[in-house]
Amino acid sequence: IVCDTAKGGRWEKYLNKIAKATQVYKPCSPRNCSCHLKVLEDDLQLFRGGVSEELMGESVRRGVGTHYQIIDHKLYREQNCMFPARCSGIEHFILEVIDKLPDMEMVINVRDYPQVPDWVHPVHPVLSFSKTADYKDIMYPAWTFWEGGPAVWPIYPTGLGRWDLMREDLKKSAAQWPWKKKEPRGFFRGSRTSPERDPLILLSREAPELVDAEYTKNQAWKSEKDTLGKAPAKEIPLVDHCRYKYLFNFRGVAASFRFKHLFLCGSLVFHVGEEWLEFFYPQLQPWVHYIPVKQDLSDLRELLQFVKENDDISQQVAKRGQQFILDHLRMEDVSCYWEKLLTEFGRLLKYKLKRRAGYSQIVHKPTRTEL
Ligand SMILES: O=c1ccn([C@@H]2O[C@H](COP(=O)(O)OP(=O)(O)O[C@H]3O[C@H](CO)[C@@H](O)[C@H](O)[C@H]3O)[C@@H](O)[C@H]2O)c(=O)[nH]1
Repeated sequence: IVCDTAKGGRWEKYLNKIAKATQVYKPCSPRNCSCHLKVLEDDLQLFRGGVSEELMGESVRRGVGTHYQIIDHKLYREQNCMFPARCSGIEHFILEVIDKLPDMEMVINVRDYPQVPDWVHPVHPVLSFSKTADYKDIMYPAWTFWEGGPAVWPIYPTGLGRWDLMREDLKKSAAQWPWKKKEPRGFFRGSRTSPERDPLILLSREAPELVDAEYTKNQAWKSEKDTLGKAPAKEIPLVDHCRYKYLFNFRGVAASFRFKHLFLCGSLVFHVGEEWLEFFYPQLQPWVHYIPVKQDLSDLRELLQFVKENDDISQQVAKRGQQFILDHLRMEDVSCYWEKLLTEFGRLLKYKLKRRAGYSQIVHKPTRTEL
């Protein structure tokens, strides 16, 4: 990276971070979702001695997730699923690869929040879509890659899903909004699932020329208190986020599904806080693929100024982020991760599986497009 010396002085700190991070970054191979496999290895590390029948039995008894069994390439589930659309989103991926899977069973948490804090022993094997370093859950690709994501009225009335179709829509929108045409402002729309988002909304009220950020309603909305003292804003579909140069991602209850979408706009992603993860986050690197922002947003004004004054370098970061998601978070990478995860996890079970009574067999449901 060649930096202009006049600007170099003021922005050296950030320019160096970008230069260093891009220098050490090793792009990974797009073959067989190998890019993400280190995450799987790390998550399963704790169980490398094997999972006993008692330990699994306790995971099931704790009721922190939905219990699934795979026997003779058939999928069975306990009757209850707290969020049927989420279970359905997960089952889509399991059924895709079921012919390759061994007999096995697992507990899949379909709540937002992880369930295995690291201070509780023994550590129970539970699959969750998101966690922080304080949790020992095993991460799986969230249901929303297929279906069961948050229903946002009127833009996603049946719930955010179908990552395959979303990718195509976002690619089209990115083509309509090339870097030079994008408005050089920050943009955020979403609900107040975490007050960590408040400083951005407040900055937008104070300096709308820098950021356009507003709270929308979610299903839990009761009063204007839930939108920080103002009426809820109109919902804006993710494809329409592409007209802005700088897009914000925050944790919500756990990680937010929006992260992956933002990159495909070809806009520069500002990722606030590093704590909350999904399975593909660790391969995305700060300063290489996105701009990291402190959780309290104390460095945000400065960062916005930096990216505006270093437009070409910012565009390069945006491009690398976009390319990463295009190359390494395809639907086939998601399916591949599911397959590897279940195959590896299945190998850890040290006992002969017994089919539980009263469970239903889950069969492939045709999608709307297949009907
Ligand atoms: O005007 C809007 C409002 C929302 N969204 C999208 O809708 C989704 C939901 O947004 P938001 O209401 O802000 O919820 P999040 O905090 O992103 O997600 C919550 O909901 C998820 C699943 O229900 C959980 O997994 C998260 O942890 C939880 O924080 C996100 O992808 C947004 O990008 C838009 O595209 N435009």
